[in-house]
Amino acid sequence: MEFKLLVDAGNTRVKTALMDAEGHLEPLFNVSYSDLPKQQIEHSLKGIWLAEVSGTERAQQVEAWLSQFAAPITTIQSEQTAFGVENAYETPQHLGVDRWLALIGAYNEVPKATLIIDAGTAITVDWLNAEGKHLGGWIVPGVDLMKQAVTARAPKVFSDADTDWGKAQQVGRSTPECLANGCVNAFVGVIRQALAVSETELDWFDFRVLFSGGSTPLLPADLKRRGELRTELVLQGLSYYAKTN
Ligand SMILES: Nc1ncnc2c1ncn2[C@@H]1O[C@H](COP(=O)(O)OP(=O)(O)O)[C@@H](O)[C@H]1O
Ligand SMILES: CC(C)(COP(=O)(O)O)[C@@H](O)C(=O)NCCC(=O)O
Ligand SMILES: [K+]
Repeated sequence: MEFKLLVDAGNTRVKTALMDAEGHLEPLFNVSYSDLPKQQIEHSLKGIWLAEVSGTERAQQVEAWLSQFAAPITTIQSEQTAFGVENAYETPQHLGVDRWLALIGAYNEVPKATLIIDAGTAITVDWLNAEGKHLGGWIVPGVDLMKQAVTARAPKVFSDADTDWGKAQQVGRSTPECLANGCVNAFVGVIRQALAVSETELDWFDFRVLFSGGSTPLLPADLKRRGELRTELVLQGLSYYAKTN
């Protein structure tokens, strides 16, 4: 059986899925760029659909890895409208293609008001209404970037390898703990504020909340319960493009 390969190349990690002839998705791997060359695919590929937000160097790493498959590559760009979704940007191509595809994935699954939070290198928040209109969003430094921003500018602030990623709802009692917990709680605060803005500014009361990205495990239980964990949302959006070809 021939498969289509879907690739979501973020700024930190590369996520992939295989799509079969019926359009079913099967997640394949989620790896760092340094582990990408080791990844093998046992199936023969009919085509490759690629969404990349990273810079030239990482894009070249992805393309070098993909070249072994000798399958045509379709690189997706953000558009003004597609698959029922309308981009809020005046310059639609400027919207990160990962954000664009997450909107398409969400809307085509359930056409309902939806708040999408993708917490990876950066934390992005996007508002999508029940008519498929993207209302706009936010871009915030991701948890790791927040920590790096402080240690890069404040010589007495340091991280250590023993401190975990940090804990929501907890204070710290050492420099690494204060930094880790502070940044995780800043991430949590962004989400609580996004929920508040949805209610107070948009009058949304019945809406879906979708979480994706590597930092979602850090969320406290009440927020995890409020939303759905959807790690494959960008790949799901990519599958709509792959199905039309
Ligand atoms: N086990 C973990 N616990 C908490 N955060 C993690 C964990 N592993 C990775 N992360 C965070 O997830 C980020 C990568 O998430 P990902 O969504 O793949 O990013 P991107 O799409 O930008 O490549 C890392 O920068 C790190 O902050
Ligand atoms: C905001 C992002 C860096 C998020 O990327 P990620 O954290 O998933 O690697 C990416 O969507 C991007 O480069 N966007 C372009 C600018 C914009 O969306 O307006
Ligand atoms: K993101």
